[in-house]
Amino acid sequence: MQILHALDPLRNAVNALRGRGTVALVPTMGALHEGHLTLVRQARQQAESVVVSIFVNPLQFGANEDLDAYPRQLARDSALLEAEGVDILWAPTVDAMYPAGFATSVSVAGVSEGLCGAARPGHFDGVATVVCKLFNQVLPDVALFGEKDWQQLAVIRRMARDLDLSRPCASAILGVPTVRESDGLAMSSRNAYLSAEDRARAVALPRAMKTAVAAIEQGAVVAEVLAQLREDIVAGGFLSIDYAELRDADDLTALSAPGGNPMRLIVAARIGSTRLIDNMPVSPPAH
Ligand SMILES: Nc1ncnc2c1ncn2[C@@H]1O[C@H](COP(=O)(O)OP(=O)(O)OP(=O)(O)O)[C@@H](O)[C@H]1O
Ligand SMILES: CC(C)(CO)[C@@H](O)C(=O)[O-]
Ligand code: BAL
Repeated sequence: MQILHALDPLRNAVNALRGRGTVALVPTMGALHEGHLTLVRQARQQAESVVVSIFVNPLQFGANEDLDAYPRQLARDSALLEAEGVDILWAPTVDAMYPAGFATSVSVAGVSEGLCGAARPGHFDGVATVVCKLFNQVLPDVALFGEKDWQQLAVIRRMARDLDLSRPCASAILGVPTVRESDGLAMSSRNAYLSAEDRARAVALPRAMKTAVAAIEQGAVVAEVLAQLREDIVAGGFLSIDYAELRDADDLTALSAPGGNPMRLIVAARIGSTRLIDNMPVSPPAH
């Protein structure tokens, strides 16, 4: 596995891989866990070569967020990726990604607004900008993202369509189902921030969500289900809820009743000083 920190060597190395066939990209911020490694394994099934990027992107962190505290574990991460047979680890420096004078931003209206976009102003501009750059740097045939970050996936799909990004085209952006701990908590690098007590309590989030999904699928009134969901999450030990909503799975419009299209229950809540997100698919009631 080649570990590269600057753009020219990255481009040369990817060109050499392209001579051997298709290339998949898995963008990450590092501190890898089984969720990331599942993306990497799926990437290996999609293409002959795999590039993983690790970049803690300053543009997507707000002034009072955890940019400095975000775990950075490049030596450990690179050993894990080497063992998975990854071809290139692209770990640009902040200067390589944003050279002096950098002045461009990619902003996706609509799907970026509300939910995490409201709770983290500017976050999705930062995500769209860096992912657009990563696509242009690597020119992958396919790129893989986790469904855990459902809104992020919708933003990236919209951006790829709108900007005619030829590689990967929107249909070659693959979402990978959320990988969970054995108790149901979605794996996340930020779970490492949780105290032992909060880690034990955090299971209340997926549990309450599963109950809410079942209630909606059985025809319960959505507003009542969401109110109960909020109560259950707070009773489980969460301090506050940023949002708990039923949304159209694709364009993320808010739903007060189930429609015919795929739906998603989507939640962000704070436990201790940690903000956790999760989402689950919801089927229309059977009747
Ligand atoms: N549990 C998971 N299952 C599937 N994919 C995941 C999971 N966690 C993260 N991913 C995906 O891995 C990619 C890189 O995510 P990132 O490095 O931000 O990790 P993270 O665990 O989501 O970190 P954070 O704590 O910052 O949310 C994203 O596409 C993300 O959706
Ligand atoms: C897609 C991403 C790598 C962009 O920085 C990040 O938002 C993440 O890890 O989900
Ligand atoms: N996993 C999404 C990246 C972020 O929270 O900044």
